[in-house]
Amino acid sequence: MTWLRRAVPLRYLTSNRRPQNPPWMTYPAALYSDSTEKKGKVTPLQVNSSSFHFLSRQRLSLLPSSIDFVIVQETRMRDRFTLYARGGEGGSGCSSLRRSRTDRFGKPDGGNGGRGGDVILECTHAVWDFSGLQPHVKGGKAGHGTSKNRIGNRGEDKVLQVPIGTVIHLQEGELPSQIQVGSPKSSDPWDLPGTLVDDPASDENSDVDQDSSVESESEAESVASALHVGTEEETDFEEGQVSIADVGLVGMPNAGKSTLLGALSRAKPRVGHYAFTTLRPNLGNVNYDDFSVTVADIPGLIKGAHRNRGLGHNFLRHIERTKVLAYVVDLASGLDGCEGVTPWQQLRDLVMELEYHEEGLSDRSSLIVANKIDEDGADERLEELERRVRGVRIFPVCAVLEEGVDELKNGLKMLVNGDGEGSERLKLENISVD
Ligand SMILES: Nc1nc2c(ncn2[C@@H]2O[C@H](COP(=O)(O)OP(=O)(O)OP(=O)(O)O)[C@@H](O)[C@H]2O)c(=O)[nH]1
Repeated sequence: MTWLRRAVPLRYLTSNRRPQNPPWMTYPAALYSDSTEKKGKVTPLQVNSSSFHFLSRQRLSLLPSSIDFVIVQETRMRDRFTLYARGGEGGSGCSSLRRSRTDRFGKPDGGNGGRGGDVILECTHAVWDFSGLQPHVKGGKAGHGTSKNRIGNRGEDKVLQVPIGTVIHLQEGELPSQIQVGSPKSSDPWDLPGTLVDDPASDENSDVDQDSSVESESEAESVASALHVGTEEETDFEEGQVSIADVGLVGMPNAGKSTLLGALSRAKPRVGHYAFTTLRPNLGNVNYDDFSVTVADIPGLIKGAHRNRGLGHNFLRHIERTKVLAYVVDLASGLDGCEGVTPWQQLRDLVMELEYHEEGLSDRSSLIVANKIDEDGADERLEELERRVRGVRIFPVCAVLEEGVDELKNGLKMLVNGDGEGSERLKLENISVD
């Protein structure tokens, strides 16, 4: 334990203003000594901690003007601290069967429990000792999984601020699993680092945007790798690898791309009912009698992705390295008076984002997967989609129940082989929106 004497200018004590913390850092070292020698013009008042308590404001105001500083108290600086930290409890998985008119027995569709929150020590200039810390800290509890393969919410992280230069000695328990450079706040999927505000004015400031995207891309990589939890059957890929997949599943967040990859192949990517569950592409193999096709579940694209909104640059780059495209749209989006983008508008936005990112990027064999056909009102939506979009084939699918998946597999095979109709491209002029 270190004892520090705080020297505070007299004017702070005789007025109602509180001294800035920590005041002792800014004053001459001579003031920390009890010695009266070599003080120059400054004559410190000799008080100890007990006599200070009897020094009233009235007496302070009567002190001679030759006194500039007063040693007002002794402060304990906590430079050692024992912290008992525990990660939050994970949520329970859900046991659920999803039945439909065509499937009386149903298929399992219970989601996994969410991940418990972490305890994170953040080094910052804002604190200079450990006096603000609680000795026992626990990460937030995660939510339970629910039906429709929804994983539970992630537990809340507890972020503790510690001074820069803090050294951690593990006394008992497990080593911290992760050391991350950068702000821990950036691990929140809704607060992605490097995302640009969707501000029309920012187009005019394109120089600024480009600069910030360089910085954000590298940060995005580190965040993505920190967040990604791989499973045995899913594979992720890195920059620099060649020719990565035959089919790229392209769609907006929450369209059901990961669920679809799971239905098409044996991959088991993470599925969540919130946007940006997927931060790195997942790969799966679709097997046919004679050959197999690799499908990549590309993280969701949002409007403005070409300006790196929602880590768009990172995700769009993966599309460059796929042979053909399967646009996945959510038929149920915007139904029942909920907010959402119509399937034809989703398609238009996606094609535009691809083209803005790189001219000709959408100019490759494509098909459309009209997902969530099981939802109320989706049949009518499908009919309208077929009226509004021409030139490419549309496959109605319920990825959760794996309905329509066999037809889609045949369609993908034709697309990759370039057989017959399987070489159609989705063109902007063939999508009609209001
Ligand atoms: N009703 C219904 N829900 C579905 C279907 N397919 C997926 N979902 C649900 O839609 C939500 C999003 O599914 P994901 O597979 O994570 O979507 P994604 O497109 O990969 O999302 P991002 O990772 O954000 O890009 C989940 O809650 C799924 O259970 C479907 O066919 N029918």
